[in-house]
Amino acid sequence: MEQNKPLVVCSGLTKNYGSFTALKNLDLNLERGRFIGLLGPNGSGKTTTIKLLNGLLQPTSGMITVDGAQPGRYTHSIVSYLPDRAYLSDWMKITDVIDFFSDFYRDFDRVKAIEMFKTLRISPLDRLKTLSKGTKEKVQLILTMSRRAQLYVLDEPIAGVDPAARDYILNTILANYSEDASVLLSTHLIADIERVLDEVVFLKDGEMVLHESVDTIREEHGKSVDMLFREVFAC
Ligand SMILES: Nc1ncnc2c1ncn2[C@@H]1O[C@H](COP(=O)(O)OP(=O)(O)OP(=O)(O)O)[C@@H](O)[C@H]1O
Repeated sequence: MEQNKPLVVCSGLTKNYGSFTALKNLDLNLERGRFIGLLGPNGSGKTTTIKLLNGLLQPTSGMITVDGAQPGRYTHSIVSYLPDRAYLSDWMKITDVIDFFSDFYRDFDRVKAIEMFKTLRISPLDRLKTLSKGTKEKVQLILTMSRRAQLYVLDEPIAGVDPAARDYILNTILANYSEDASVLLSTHLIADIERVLDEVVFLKDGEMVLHESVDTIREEHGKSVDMLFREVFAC
């Protein structure tokens, strides 16, 4: 771990899908110990950025590193990633997914995961296919947050869950990452997550239009992040 260097470095990061540019020349450093909101309207490039970070897509040009390494085996061992859609097989029981994560990730804290399932009254014997959409999302989030990772990358983690559960989930996220780890979270539900954010990145049509600390937004713009977002992205 290179403590003094930024955790994530994007330099001239660009992704084209055919002739369409989804991400343009992104220069962005993310530090350790920060809770970062990756915010932007539909189609602004959030998932593309997250997939590049996880090595699911290759940059067209430019580069991205996490703890000094390009996405690959090492970064997978330090980045805990929650995709924007279900990825676990429906036939699995909660006990199966816990075993799966224990086998797959050395940093997976089984005891912590079991404790969180208990708090949310999700039985270890439940099969995923019998759970509601929101409960499945909670299951995936618990698994993701039960790793002792350096970076948690959460793509729309709260969209499908009710407002009361959102609070539990945010508190779970806050309580479960260590001081020198960071969280990068994409969402449209800015008002719901604003209280936990340290800084925000606004993407618009594949370009970064703002990277600012939430304190600065409040002090210099005299606005909440939600208000600023509505202004910047007014239709
Ligand atoms: N595989 C693909 N082929 C072609 N175009 C794509 C592909 N994936 C994404 N795009 C386009 O790239 C742009 C950025 O998509 P991306 O999924 O990164 O946006 P997003 O900000 O995550 O959106 P949302 O908030 O709706 O999830 C969109 O215009 C999308 O249609």
